[in-house]
Amino acid sequence: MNTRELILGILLAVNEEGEPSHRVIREVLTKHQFLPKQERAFITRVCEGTLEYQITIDYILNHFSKVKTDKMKPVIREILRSSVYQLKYMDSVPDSAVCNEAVKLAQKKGFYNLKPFVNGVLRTIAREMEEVPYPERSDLENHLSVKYSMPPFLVQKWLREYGEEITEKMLADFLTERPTTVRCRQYLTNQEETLESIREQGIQVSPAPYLDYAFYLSGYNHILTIQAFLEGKIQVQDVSSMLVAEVAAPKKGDQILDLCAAPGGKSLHVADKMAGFGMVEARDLTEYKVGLIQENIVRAGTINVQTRCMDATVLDIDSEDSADIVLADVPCSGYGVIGKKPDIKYKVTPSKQEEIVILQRKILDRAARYVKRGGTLVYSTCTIAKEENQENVSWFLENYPFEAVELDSCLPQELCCETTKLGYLQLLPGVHKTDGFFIAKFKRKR
Ligand SMILES: C[S@@+](CC[C@H](N)C(=O)[O-])C[C@H]1O[C@@H](n2cnc3c(N)ncnc32)[C@H](O)[C@@H]1O
Repeated sequence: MNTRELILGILLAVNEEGEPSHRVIREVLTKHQFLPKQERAFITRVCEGTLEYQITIDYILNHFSKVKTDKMKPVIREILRSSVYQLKYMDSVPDSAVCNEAVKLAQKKGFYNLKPFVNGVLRTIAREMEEVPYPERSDLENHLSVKYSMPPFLVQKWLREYGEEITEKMLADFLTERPTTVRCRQYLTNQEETLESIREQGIQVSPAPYLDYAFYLSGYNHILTIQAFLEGKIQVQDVSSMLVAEVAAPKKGDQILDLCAAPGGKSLHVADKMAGFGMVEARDLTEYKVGLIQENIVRAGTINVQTRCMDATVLDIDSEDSADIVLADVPCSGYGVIGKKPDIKYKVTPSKQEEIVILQRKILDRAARYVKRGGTLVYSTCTIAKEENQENVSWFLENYPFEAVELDSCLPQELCCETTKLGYLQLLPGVHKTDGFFIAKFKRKR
């Protein structure tokens, strides 16, 4: 199989079979480890880029093709999409090569009779692409949808919730490239030595915003080639996620329950903050997910985290009134991380949005019961949807014996604002220098 065939396979798996793109790309690259670094980078870039810009690309294709993308054969649709991505967003491949490779691949996949169609559409696009009129700005929802490749349903929702300026900042930010962010472990490691060992491997390290133990890494091939990672001295984690442990502010010896813990980022972080004391019980829904937490515990050599496979929606009577801190880092729509996982935006619907809120409230209901009197509950999501965030906070405070806890004493000064005094923080991509993320802190009153 050549590179373009692998790209086609990945796009079909994501768009036709609903597989998550990051997982399919990782599996294909692992299976084809022999591929040179440059080809691996090409596959990743074209797949991620094609998915990220799919709405814009389809708009261009539909402008030039009589057969609209939703009526095309899936193989042809994906060949055309990935080719338009290369024509519009990449300089490294000459236009003629993009067209020739697409025609060859269509033939190889048995679409001999569609060769002229593929050739004609792509060569026209290569010539006339810049002349395609986008929807007028007066039609704001469609204009932003095509310009930033975002489903109109989401653009409309954010325009309603955040207004034009913030929505456009977020849309632009989702399309920017992001470096890997890591948490440099503070417990049992020396940060300077860790950073030095990373630099010695020829990897670029720069400080990430807000926390002095957060860093950006770039210029490496695979995380598993970084010695500091293999030794558990760094964890891949966005700064927004690191803030959960800051907000939780555990004391040495606390009993902590993390109800939705896989792959274990926040569990390991709060465990480190307790410097080997206390205990974190890290739970997740399936054995597979619990295995991911276990892998991270072993890699970090952490002794104060134990795992358990458990459904957070099912009441666990034995855990009632038992925890100093409960972390509810619940499953969510994931809009805050669309920049990293672009296929999220194509999978959402208004009804899925309602279902997720019901699940979150069920988990919150159970979580509330596990907190000791005077103990802490930290609720978090990686989304920017108000119904999953602010509205869940209001619902929780109205129905449970908890009070909101101000966050200002736990957060970096730059993040303190009106809402952090009321017990919650909404981070917005493009406004803050993190993923979109939400954190709320509550204290049990009685
Ligand atoms: C946002 S992720 C958690 C990330 C994790 N806290 C970390 O920091 O690495 C949400 C997790 O919830 C888990 N989950 C989904 N439904 C669940 C349920 N009913 N019970 C427990 N965990 C669940 C998912 O498997 C997923 O791992």
